[in-house]
Amino acid sequence: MSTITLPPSLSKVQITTLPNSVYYISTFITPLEEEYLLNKVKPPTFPTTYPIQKTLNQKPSQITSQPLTSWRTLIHRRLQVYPAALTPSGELQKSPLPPWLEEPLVSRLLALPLSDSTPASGKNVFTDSPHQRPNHVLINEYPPGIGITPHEDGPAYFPLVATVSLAGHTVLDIYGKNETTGKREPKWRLLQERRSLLITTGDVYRETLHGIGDLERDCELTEATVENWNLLREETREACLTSGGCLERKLRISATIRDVVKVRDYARFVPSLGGRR
Ligand SMILES: O=C(O)CCC(=O)C(=O)O
Ligand SMILES: [Fe+2]
Repeated sequence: MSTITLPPSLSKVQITTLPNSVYYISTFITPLEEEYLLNKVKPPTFPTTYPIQKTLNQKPSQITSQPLTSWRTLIHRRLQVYPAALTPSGELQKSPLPPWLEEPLVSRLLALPLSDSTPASGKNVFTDSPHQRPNHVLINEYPPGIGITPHEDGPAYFPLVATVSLAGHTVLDIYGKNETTGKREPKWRLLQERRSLLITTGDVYRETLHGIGDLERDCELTEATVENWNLLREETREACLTSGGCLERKLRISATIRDVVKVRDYARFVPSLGGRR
């Protein structure tokens, strides 16, 4: 079984050419864990599987139990939201994340020390967030040729996003917020390998936009153009070098993990759900 070696602290994997603070871990999960997660988010292979499992009252294995509606189809992309979509005012209804997201993703994320100087205090990237842990995960699916328009993630979240890439790589383009003249070009590019973790926080979270081009292949992937080049897996750098700097996109699934600031515990207001009277 393959294992992974995580860095002793995030300070070792900070992308130092970017403003504070962006971290990249090329191998955050094993191939087996990647397969497990992909099976969890897949729609059922056979649409009949879900009702049959319900009838048998089995504890559903997530791969076959996703109701068809669990994927929301956007114009070009599909999306799943755990534990639930935010209300129009940006609130989350209190509810746990599914166990398959807690383990291995959330627990591993929380176990990563932020810096070498703070292992004793056990500080991690969520220590200063309102709930000291993530409470929300978006799963996005990107076929080759499909990206996401430059945007910022907005004030509903604590300003930190942890992104795990599954099945395929992508290139994240980061733009300055106030670049209005001429054709908008990314200020920085990050290559996100499959099984990697990217953590974006601080000034980059607050002061920039991020997007993914609608491309079937990413080109000009070199040490000079990719900010996290030195943190990539050796095999990925080799692949870029031998292919003239281009990588073909495959279907990619991402999990973006965040802490929603406003959480409402509806059970507290509804006595029949066990709340206060
Ligand atoms: O899929 C990604 O890596 C980025 C997704 C994203 O920017 C978002 O969900 O806000
Ligand atoms: Fe985003």
